[in-house]
Amino acid sequence: MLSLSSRPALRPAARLTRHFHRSVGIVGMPNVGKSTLFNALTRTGQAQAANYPFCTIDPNIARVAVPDPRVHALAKLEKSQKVIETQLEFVDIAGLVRGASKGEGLGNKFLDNIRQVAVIAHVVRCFEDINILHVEETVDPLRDLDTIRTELLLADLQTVERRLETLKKKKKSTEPGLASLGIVLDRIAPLLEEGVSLSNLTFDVPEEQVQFDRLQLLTAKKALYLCNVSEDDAATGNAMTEAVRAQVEAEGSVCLTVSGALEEAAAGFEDEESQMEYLQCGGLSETGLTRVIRASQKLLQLQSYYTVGEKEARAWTIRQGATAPQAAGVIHSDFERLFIRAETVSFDALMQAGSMKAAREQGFLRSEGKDYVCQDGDIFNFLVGR
Ligand SMILES: Nc1ncnc2c1ncn2[C@@H]1O[C@H](COP(=O)(O)OP(=O)(O)OP(=O)(O)O)[C@@H](O)[C@H]1O
Ligand SMILES: [Mg+2]
Repeated sequence: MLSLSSRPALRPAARLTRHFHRSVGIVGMPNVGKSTLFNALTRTGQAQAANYPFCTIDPNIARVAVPDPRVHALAKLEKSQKVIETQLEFVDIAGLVRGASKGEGLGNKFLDNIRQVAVIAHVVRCFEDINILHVEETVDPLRDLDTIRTELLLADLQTVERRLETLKKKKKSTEPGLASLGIVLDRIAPLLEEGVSLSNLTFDVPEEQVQFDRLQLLTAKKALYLCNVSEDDAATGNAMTEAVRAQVEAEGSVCLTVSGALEEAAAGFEDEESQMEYLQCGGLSETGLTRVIRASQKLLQLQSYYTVGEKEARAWTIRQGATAPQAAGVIHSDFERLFIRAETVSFDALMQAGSMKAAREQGFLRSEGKDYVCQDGDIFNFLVGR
């Protein structure tokens, strides 16, 4: 068995919350390759983000640029001096063991770290190597998945039971929201007791949905599964990845095969070209990072809009369905309140026109008000004022 006591404590979770809606937490059993993947992925991210200072906030947290050919095309078109891609935050969470919800291993501390992220990337070990210890002694990804999910379920059950207790004590309180919270807790407690994860649960009453979201339950989070395979299996996967894929895809989740070993070796090359050559030798056409980012963005239901000028071309991230003022609010929180209108053109129309000036002359630029729902790839100029 591995000793878990000497592992470094994780940083306080408070600083994660700013980017909560754009963070991916790497979760799994101890020693399955989480840190290897985290390091490799965020290092290839560093090479890709040549024009953006790589931001390591902590060894356990890193931001990587979201690869985006559109922002580069815009910069080329308008001869912008700088390109700024949008970023996604990765958090390397320490290993979870059986009994974590009861304090085993580093216990609840990990679970709290997981609470802070928007997407859980479950790493499951799908490589054999007698030199690499497994805390359960054998390599069995389905068993590992079951262990992790059980711990997340038990942690949620504890949260719900605690909240039900507090609610009982506040029986006579007129505090707003308590009635909705009660309805939510009564609905989810039996589900958790039956071992049902809450990932597909929604509430028709908006106030109940708000209360449910506030609980930040672990099994309600979007999840994707990363099967960590040996370098040889990077392109093809293996029987273990197939078993994991069959199980998680049946639940409607996304499963990717990545090789920590291959990604780590590729990340060892300084430049992107050599990284790609190495990956191609392993039968891959893109980095694991690109695939993980794409899957995460999709799960998070995010989309991009752009601002472009002589100084910089920049990509911004918003939720699908965001309005123009909400998009402006991403640049500066005051802009949402001070929004007057937006001048906008789609990426395709701008490319067709050949420049902002030409787009304006040809009437491609539209003026949109407060109710405009942003489309993926909009280029914006916001008019704000008091
Ligand atoms: N795809 C792979 N093939 C072979 N070995 C791998 C692979 N991925 C990771 N390893 C090896 O497995 C060991 C454990 O990796 P790592 O430290 O990344 O695990 P971890 O999940 O972060 O562990 P912990 O929970 O202890 O933080 C390392 O020796 C690493 O080199
Ligand atoms: Mg680790």
